Amino acid sequence: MLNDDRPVAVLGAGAWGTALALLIARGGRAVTLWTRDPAHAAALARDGENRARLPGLALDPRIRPTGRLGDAAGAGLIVAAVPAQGWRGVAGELRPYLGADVPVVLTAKGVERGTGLLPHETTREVLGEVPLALLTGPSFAADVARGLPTAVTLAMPDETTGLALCEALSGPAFRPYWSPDLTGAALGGAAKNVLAIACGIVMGRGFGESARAALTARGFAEIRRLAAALGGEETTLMGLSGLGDVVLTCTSTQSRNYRYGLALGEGQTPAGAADRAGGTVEGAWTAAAICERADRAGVEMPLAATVAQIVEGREDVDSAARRLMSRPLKAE
Ligand SMILES: NC(=O)c1ccc[n+]([C@@H]2O[C@H](COP(=O)([O-])OP(=O)(O)OC[C@H]3O[C@@H](n4cnc5c(N)ncnc54)[C@H](O)[C@@H]3O)[C@@H](O)[C@H]2O)c1
Ligand SMILES: O=P(O)(O)OC[C@H](O)CO
Repeated sequence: MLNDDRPVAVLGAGAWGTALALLIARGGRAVTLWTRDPAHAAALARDGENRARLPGLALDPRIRPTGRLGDAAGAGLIVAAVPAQGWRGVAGELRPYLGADVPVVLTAKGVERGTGLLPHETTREVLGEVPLALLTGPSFAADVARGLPTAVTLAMPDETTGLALCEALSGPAFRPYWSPDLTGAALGGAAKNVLAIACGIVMGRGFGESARAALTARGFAEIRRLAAALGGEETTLMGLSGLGDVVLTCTSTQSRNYRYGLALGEGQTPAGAADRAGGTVEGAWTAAAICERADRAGVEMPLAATVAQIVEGREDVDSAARRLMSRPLKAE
C-alpha cells in the first residue's frame, strides 16, 4: 500500500503542502501537488518554486503541480494540506477519485466552524471509514522545506499502518513519532493556534514576558481540560503535538498566528492583522469554533473565548485583560 510505485497526492499547495511535497519527493516518491487554482499550478510549474509561500526553494523535479483534483486518482497515499474550513468541500470532491484502502493523512490544525468538528471528524462524515492519520506537531513549513531537523506526531489508531506511514514520511531530518490518539493530537494542534494568538496579543500590547508565561500555562491547562473531556490522552497533550507546538507557536514570530496576535495587540484591526500575518491564520477561525465545542462538552475556556471576542471585534484588548485579571481567585 505504501511502499509501491504510485505517486503521493498532496492536496493544497500553500506553504505546508509545498513543504510536504518537497519532503516526500526528496525521499524518492513522485508527488502530484494539487492546488484549487489552475493558474497557481501553472505558475508553480513555470517558476519551479512556490514564490508566494516558499520563495527561493526549488521544487524537486519529482513534483508535478496540477489544478485538476482528478489527478489524485491512482495515488497510493493522500496528504491533505488544505485549511480546516476548506477541507469538507475538498474531501467531498475527492471522494470519486480516492482508491480503496488508500490512506489519507490530514495536516490541518483547526476546528470547523458551524460543526465544531476536528479535521478527522469532518473527514469521517464525508469519506466514511477510510484509513485516516493526522500529521501534526511543531513544524514550520520553511524549516521542513529547508531540511532542518523536525520531529512531529503521526496519529492513527491502527499501529501497523501508522508505523508504516511514519516510515514512508520520515527523512534524514524529519522524524514522525506514532501515536494512536487522533483526538488528543488534533485538539492540541488546533487549540495551540488560538493560544498563540493570545500570546501575540499580550506581547504586542506590551504586557511582558511574565504575562505571556502565565497565559501559556493557563491556556495549556484549558486545552488539556477540553482534550480530557473529548477522550484525548494526557500523554499526547504533553508531547510534540500539544506542548511541543505550544512552545513553538507561542514564542516565535515565524508563526502566523502569533504574528496576527502581535498585530492585534499593537492596535491593528483584525483585517489589518490578517494582512500582516500573511497566509492562513487557523486560530482566528478556530477560536469561536473551539469554544462552541467546549460549551457542548461542558468545559470552560475563558482564554479561547477572549481571543474569539477580540478577533470578532467585540472586546478590546485592555478591557479583556482587566476582565481576565479580576476573575475570582481559585486553586491551580
Ligand atoms: N505553514 C506551516 O508551517 C504549517 C505547519 C503545519 C501545519 N500547517 C497547517 O496546514 C494547513 C495549511 O496551511 P498552509 O501553511 O499551507 O497555509 P497557506 O495559507 O500557505 O496555504 C493555504 C492553501 O490552501 C488553499 N485553500 C484554502 N482554502 C481552500 C479551499 N476551500 N479549497 C481548496 N484549497 C484551499 C489555498 O489556496 C492555499 O494554497 C493549515 O491548517 C495549517 O495550520 C501549516
Ligand atoms: O504559522 P502558524 O502559526 O500557522 O504555525 C505553523 C505550524 O502549525 C507550527 O507548528
